[in-house]
This record gives sequence, C-alpha cells and structure tokens, in this order.
Amino acid sequence: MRTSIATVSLSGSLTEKLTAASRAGFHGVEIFENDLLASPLTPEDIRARCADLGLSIDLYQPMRDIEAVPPQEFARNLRRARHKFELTRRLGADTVLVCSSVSPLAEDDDALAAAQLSRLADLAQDFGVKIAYEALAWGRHVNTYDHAWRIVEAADHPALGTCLDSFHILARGSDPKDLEGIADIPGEKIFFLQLADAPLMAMDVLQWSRHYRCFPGQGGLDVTGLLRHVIAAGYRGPLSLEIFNDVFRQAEAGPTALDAHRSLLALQEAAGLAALPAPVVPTGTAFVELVTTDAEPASTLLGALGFARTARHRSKPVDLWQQGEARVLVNTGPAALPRALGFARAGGTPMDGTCLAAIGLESPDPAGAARRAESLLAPVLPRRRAPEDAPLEAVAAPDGTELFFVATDATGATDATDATDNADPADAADRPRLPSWTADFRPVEHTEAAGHSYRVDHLALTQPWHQFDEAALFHRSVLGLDGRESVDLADPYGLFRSRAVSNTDGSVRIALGVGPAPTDDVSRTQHIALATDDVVAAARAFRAAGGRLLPIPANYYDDLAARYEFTDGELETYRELGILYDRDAHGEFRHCYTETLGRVFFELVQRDGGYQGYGAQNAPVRLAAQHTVR
Ligand SMILES: O=C(O)c1ccc(O)c(O)c1
Ligand SMILES: [Mg+2]
Repeated sequence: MRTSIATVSLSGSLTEKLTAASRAGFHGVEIFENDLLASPLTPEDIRARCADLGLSIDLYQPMRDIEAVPPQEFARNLRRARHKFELTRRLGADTVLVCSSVSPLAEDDDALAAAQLSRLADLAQDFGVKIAYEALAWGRHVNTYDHAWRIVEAADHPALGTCLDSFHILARGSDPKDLEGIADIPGEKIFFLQLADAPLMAMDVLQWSRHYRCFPGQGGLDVTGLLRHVIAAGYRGPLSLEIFNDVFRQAEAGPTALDAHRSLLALQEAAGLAALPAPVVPTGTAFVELVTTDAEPASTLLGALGFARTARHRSKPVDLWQQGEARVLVNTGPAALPRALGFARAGGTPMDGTCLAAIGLESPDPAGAARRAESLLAPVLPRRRAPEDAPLEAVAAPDGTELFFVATDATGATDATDATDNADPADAADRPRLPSWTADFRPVEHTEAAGHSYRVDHLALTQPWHQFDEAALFHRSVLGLDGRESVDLADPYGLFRSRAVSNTDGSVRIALGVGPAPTDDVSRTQHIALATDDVVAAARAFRAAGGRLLPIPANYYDDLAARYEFTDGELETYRELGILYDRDAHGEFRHCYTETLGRVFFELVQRDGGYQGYGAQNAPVRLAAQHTVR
C-alpha cells in the first residue's frame, strides 16, 4: 500500500523533513500546519518541492475546534476554514483533517455537530477538498472513533469522511470487541488512516499522545490488529505515520525516516498485506570483532581470559582469538581508525578507540538473511574485501554495528583446505557449500587454552540515546529475534534502560541499552558476556593470569546475605572475587566483570537451571562500580 508520514514526526525544517521522507521511500506526506507556517516556501513552492521529490501531499492538518458551537462562533470558524481550504488547494492536497473539538464552547449535540460539519464540507467542496473528521482521545464530547463515525454518517456529505488514528483508538484501552465496529464503516468513508504505537504507560492521554508516540512495533499497542479491521472495512488509502515524540523531534531526520519506513514494512507484513523474504533467525554467535588502534591491551586482556591467538587474516591486520566456542577478532586495520574516531566524536569526548564493531551471526542461510535485511531497508555493507576472500553478507544495525551473516564450517577449521563439510554426505548434498569465513584466516602457532571453556552468552550494546526503540525493532524485524520487556534501572547518574532480544534457544542474546547522557563514557560501553560452567574457577584463573576484576562494594554482599541463603564460604568467595548473584523463577545467575578497554569490557557468567535474565537487578551496582573505577 502507499505509505505516508506526517511532517510532525521528523525533525528539522520542512524541506529537511520532505527530503528525509522521500529518501526513505515514502510515497507521500501529511503537512502539519506548524511546519508550513515556519517555512519560507510558498504553498506553491512546497507543492513543487514535493513533486520533485516524488511525494504526494496526502493531508493538510489540523483544523481544530470547529463543530457543535453557537452560530456566531461557527460563522467565525467558517471564515478560518476558508483560508485553510484555499491553502490546501494551493498545496495541491485534497484532504484536510478536522479533529474533534476540545473547546468549552462545544455542545454535546451530535445533530448540531453533523449539521455544521456538513456546512463545512459544502465550503470545502468549493475548493475541491474533502474533510476527514478525527476523534481525539481527549475530545470534549467526541472522543471515540465510532462517535466520530456516527456524526459523519448522520451528516451524509460526499466531502465528509472520517480519519482513524490508531493511537486515539487504542490508547483508550478499549475492549478488542469495540474495534469490530471499524469493519462496518464503509471503506470509502474512511478518508484517512494514521498509525502510531506507544509504550504502555499509565498517564494522561494527551501527554502520552503528544510526547511518547512511537513507530508501530516499538510500543505496546496492537496496531496490527487495528490495521486488519481497517483493511476489512475496505480502506485502500495511504498508511500514514503520525508520531509525536520528543526524541524523534531532536534526532536526525534521515535515519528516523528510514526506521519509520521499516516499521511500516514490518507492519504490512504482520497484517498480511505484503510478503517480505522470510526472517532467517541466527543460530549462534560466530564471532565478535573488536577494532582498536593498539592491539596490545586487547591481547593482554584476552590472554588473561584464557583466549589463544589461533589465526591471522591472510591479507589484513586481524587476529582471531579463541577460547572454547568463543571467538574474538581483533582488528587494527585502517577500518579501525574511523570507527574509533566516530565513536569518540559521537560522545564528544576523546577516548581509547577500542570498540565492538562487528558481530558474526551464525546463519542457516546467510544470503537469505541478507535479503531479509535489505528488504527492511538495512544498509547492506560493501564487501571491501580482497578477491580471494570468502564472500560475506553484512548489514549495518542502527548504531553502526556491522552484522555479518556467516556459516562457520562444521569443523571450525581455520584453514581453507580443511573447510570441508564433514556432516552426513546425503545432508551435505542438498546444501550449497558455503566457503567459511574461517577460510580467510591462516592458523598461527599457539598453545591450546587450558581449563574452563567459554561460549558467548550475550552481547550488551549501548545504543545512541535516540535510537533505542529503533534498535529493538530492527533486531526483532530484521533478525527475527524475540524481544523482552524493557527494564529501567537507576544508574547513579541517571536512568539506564535495557531491552534484550534473543532467539528461542537463547544461543543468540543481545541486550540493547541506552544510558542517561550521550557523553557519559560508562553508559556508552559495550560488553561481551562469556558463559562458563564454573564462574568461580574462571574468575580465579583470570586473576591468576594478571587480569583485574571489577571490585564490588561490601554493602552489596551484606545485602545479598540477608536476601538469600548460601552454602558455607560461598558468599565469601563472591565477595573476594566481585561475583554478583541473581535468581529468577527458573534458576540462578552468577557473574563478574573485567576492567574496561575503550568502550569494551567482558563479563563472565554462569547460568544454572534455565535462568532467563541478564542480572539486570545488579546493573546499578555494576554501573556505580565502573564510575568509581573511572
Ligand atoms: O495532539 C493533537 O492535537 C493532534 C492533532 C492532530 C492529530 O491528528 C492528532 O492525532 C493529534
Ligand atoms: Mg491523528
């Protein structure tokens, strides 16, 4: 279906908004009055600019406080309306939105509202425009979609229809049964459809609407269900996003528009209106890539964690470090510098450039995963590789993290000649042979890591402050991961919010976070959590190898002792090593943290009995401890 976006949803000047909407692939826009008033362009200029950008102007809005008022007041309203209809005509738009009155002058009189809206529609017709009447959830007398529709139906005017707005309808928390009436509205009388989601919050509905709306799929409203009803009614007009959101108002328009359009594509797929390449859910974390300008500190830290440098890239300064099933690439190539500088710039503070730049996701179908990502507007990354290198499918996540879709050869071999599929031959015959990324690496002499063994448990990636919701939607829609509830934590210097996404068996878990301030180094960290069966042994081995664990205050352990029962000496061990403890309905979690390099630190975790979480309870203690170390 045609897609549209209200200019109020994007930041910047009107022309910046229009350019961003066009670049992101929208077909049309709703022009918001304030954007027009603030623009130096004439309505004719705006019309021409939109035409150049390939955008239709689907709606001009809003007109307020028009209907069900005493005659003298209505006469004044008609005078105002005449000016707006003239403007709409000059814009080349054909529909004007009228929202239900909030005026104390408005009377609770449907017949009067219908008669005056009909009179307004007569006037609109003279200018070749139509009126879409929308119930604001806080309208004085008209605040439900069916009430607005009854008035439109009673007016029975060809230039008067209704505008449905998912926020106003769903925010009232109505019974799903109340939505069934939507399908009974004749489709051609639904003149416009505005779509917005919102996080579930208990607050005044006007404040909620004006500050917290978000793109469909980012909040907790059933926008998909509502869309199905509207389609069942026969509506075939544009799907238009109308998002009032304080964060988007400040964020760059280009990326916001792209995320906005992605949300509409995913919504159409969910409502059965469009088919996209199916999601290919990743089945594991093949590798994590760190970029740094100096490999020494990272090598020392990895060495203390028991990783061995097992291979080196054939043509680039990239080392492969392995410990059990965990693989970390350390890249000191020219790509590292701009990344490191980019992060430093984003935060406004110069810092050690070590950062987590890429994730290799194990994929049963890397090409399919890349097609899915591309169809949802994820930037596909140039391969920037030597001709002899294995082809890699990669896309960029909203925060710039590169996601590689890979199929590591079954042997985990690090030599091209070993990269054979040693599975059942019948099985191998049906599957295309994919050269493994490991074929690009040459083994180097090393001593095998001893003792405990690791695999990647989860990755925790702090998002730029304005991209938290987008990141969650991206990881769910593009990668097919499931989202958990977002958790708010009191960081000693503000609020830290976290939301995890994972695959079904938990072999891929990513915790997306957002910190209180964009310039706060501690809250901009990224961490790699390594799972072990014995975190105490792993912590001791790390220390014995010269590693430094994050010290945790004694008060934390005194509190733990009061909350849980531990076996003799257990708590003392945790206290000594800085191991934190959590428990849920399924099992237990023990975890500790290494020192931080640039933006990156490691966490050692032991999950027992099917514990589902990430130790979020303990995050404030961890954040405070990291602030202290700084
Ligand atoms: O918040 C408002 O006033 C407002 C205006 C126009 C709309 O379409 C809407 O949904 C809300
Ligand atoms: Mg609206």
